[in-house]
Amino acid sequence: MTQQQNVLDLKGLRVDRGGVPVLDIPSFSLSENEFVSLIGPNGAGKSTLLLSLLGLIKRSSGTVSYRGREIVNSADWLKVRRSIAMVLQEPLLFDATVFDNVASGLKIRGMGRGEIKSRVTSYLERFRLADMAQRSARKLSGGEARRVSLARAFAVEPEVILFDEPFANLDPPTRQALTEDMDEVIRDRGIAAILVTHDQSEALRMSQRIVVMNGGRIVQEGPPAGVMNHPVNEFVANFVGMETILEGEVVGNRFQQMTVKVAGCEIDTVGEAQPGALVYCCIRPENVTVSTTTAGKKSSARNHFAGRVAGIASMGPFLKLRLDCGFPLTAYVTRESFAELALFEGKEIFASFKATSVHVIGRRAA
Ligand SMILES: Nc1ncnc2c1ncn2[C@@H]1O[C@H](COP(=O)(O)OP(=O)(O)OP(=O)(O)O)[C@@H](O)[C@H]1O
Repeated sequence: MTQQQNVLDLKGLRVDRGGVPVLDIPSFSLSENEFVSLIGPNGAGKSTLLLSLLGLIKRSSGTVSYRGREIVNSADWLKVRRSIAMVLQEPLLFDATVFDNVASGLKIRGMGRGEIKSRVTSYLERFRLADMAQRSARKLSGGEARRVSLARAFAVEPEVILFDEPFANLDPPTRQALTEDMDEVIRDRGIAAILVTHDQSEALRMSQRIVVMNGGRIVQEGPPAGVMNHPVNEFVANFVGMETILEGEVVGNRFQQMTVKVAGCEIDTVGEAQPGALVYCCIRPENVTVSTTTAGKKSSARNHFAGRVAGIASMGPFLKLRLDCGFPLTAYVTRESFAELALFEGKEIFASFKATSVHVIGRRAA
């Protein structure tokens, strides 16, 4: 396997805003073809990190390198910014036609008219804007304006693209359609990307790595399922929610009754993905039933697995059980059920959950 080169590297970064330290990141890298999501509460420093990667904010200390070469002066930054595009929550379109907006980055780069026409036409088509080319960008809906801003960013064919909540405040179907179109172009062209998002399913679906930020620091980073299932501290656990997230592959689909293979086990779910599709199965702990007999098999739950209690944590009125069923599963039980079932660490149990309680999300290959 060939080693992926780092496109961006950041070392010892500190940023102060209004005299207050807001970012302290010892190291952060983005490699070729990688898609990273940055998540964290308001004010965590996500946008400041993106601005730092573009040299658009003053650093108190630290270095940024592009393809292994440190960016030292403004001429270097200008050059690097030609390879990096940024899409903001606010589309910030010019008072011109859709075509001219999408062409703007190419004109700045001194591209010839003929080439601009064919490049813009192709990106207008990719982002389903072909019939709006001559419309004024000021007369677009919010969703259409976001499409134009995406087409404009991708038209320069960047090596890296930074997204700062580009789909915030859009209705779910529009958001879904836009992320799908964007994802297709990113994969096709092998662009490295960083997405700031408050939508965790979006982060799961799109990224190979999730970076969780809080108070200007990176508190955890890693493959999505790792971060979601093994939070390093209480802050991450509370922030990412506490669902079980399992990596799987669809192995069967009959009338939307979908079977997903997870760590050698088959989980019944519902959905439209076809065999071969890579997915995450997300299961909320309150939807998992624990019993000590196989009686649960007579219920309407489609999924039954034998396992054992691997860990117990107190959560106020109830207990959180970590179960090992050949794959990890988290369940909540009341203190009463815990006593009735005489549970203890190591005890063999049966875990059940319904096919309809599994939330299936598509995923990228690692
Ligand atoms: N223009 C500014 N002047 C001074 N401080 C700022 C400025 N912009 C942001 N900050 C501060 O910098 C810190 C990081 O803000 P940043 O916008 O990077 O966070 P974020 O994680 O992107 O938040 P959000 O999710 O709300 O967009 C916050 O404490 C914020 O108050």
